[in-house]
Amino acid sequence: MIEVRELTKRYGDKLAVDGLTFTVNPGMVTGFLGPNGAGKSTTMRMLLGLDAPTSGSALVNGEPYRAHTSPLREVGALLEARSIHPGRSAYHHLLALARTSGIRRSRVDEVIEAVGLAGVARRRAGTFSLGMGQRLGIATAMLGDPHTVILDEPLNGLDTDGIRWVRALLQGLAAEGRTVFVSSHLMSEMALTAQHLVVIGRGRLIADTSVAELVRAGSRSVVRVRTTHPDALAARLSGPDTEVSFDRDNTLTVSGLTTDQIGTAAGAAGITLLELTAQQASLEEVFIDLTRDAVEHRANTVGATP
Ligand SMILES: Nc1ncnc2c1ncn2[C@@H]1O[C@H](COP(=O)(O)OP(=O)(O)OP(=O)(O)O)[C@@H](O)[C@H]1O
Repeated sequence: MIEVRELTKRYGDKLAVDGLTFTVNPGMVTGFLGPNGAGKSTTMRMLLGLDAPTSGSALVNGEPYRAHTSPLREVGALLEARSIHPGRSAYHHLLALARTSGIRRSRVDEVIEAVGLAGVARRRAGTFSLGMGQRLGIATAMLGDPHTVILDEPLNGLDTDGIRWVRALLQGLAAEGRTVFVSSHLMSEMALTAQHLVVIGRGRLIADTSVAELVRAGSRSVVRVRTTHPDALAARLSGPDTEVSFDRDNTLTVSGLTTDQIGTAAGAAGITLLELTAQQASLEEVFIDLTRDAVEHRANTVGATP
């Protein structure tokens, strides 16, 4: 379990993490989402004892990371900036870590096999592609067979097969009862991998919710209507809670009314409908809506409101 309480990190004038409080439970994959610069990596670094909080606490399995006597067995981590010696082979990198942490040698072969690097394990890590490097990072995280896994952007640089493989791996680890906390800036990727989401923006908590609930709460339904008489239909549909916009090809986008209401209104006015489609906002749109005010650098937006 991961418990973050009022966690704050300030770098000079910059408040990178601002009073974050959330809990990550075992037995499911929890996605950690936010636009670039939201504070995800900083939060993860504090969880792993690589950065000290300005205030607040970040506990893993009840203790700060550094208080654990064998941290590799407690928490496995993959951080974006890898610290693998480029001249060292994957095998020797893992072996050195295993030795210093009292992990049996045979575990090194097990994790190499598990991440699909058996064929290249003796090659220098410096020659690895981004995807191979990610796999080595995941092998490193799994080395101590930890209760909790913290991965920063593990899907970066992976091809479709690699992404599917990481998803299955994370879901498998969660099904074994482990705590799995994974960051990403892509909602669509996370929605397929995680059951729960913690969303942050500008260092602050925006949502702490199940994927299903987020979709339900955030989705605004709009109806696309194509008709022979868009102006006449728009006039018929206008009302205090209705918004109608004109698109190309005699198409209207209507919010605030159901397909039944629109069809009935058109029928009563003798207006022919050529298409009537209810549309749900995609998860990506929900995410963009949620974090709209929290994006640091958005094109065309100077000084987004905090
Ligand atoms: N060592 C540092 N010194 C000063 N500012 C920092 C430092 N580390 C991070 N920041 C700033 O803190 C904010 C949060 O950065 P962080 O890397 O945690 O975000 P992130 O959500 O992981 O973003 P990304 O998806 O781009 O990796 C950013 O504005 C970043 O510039």
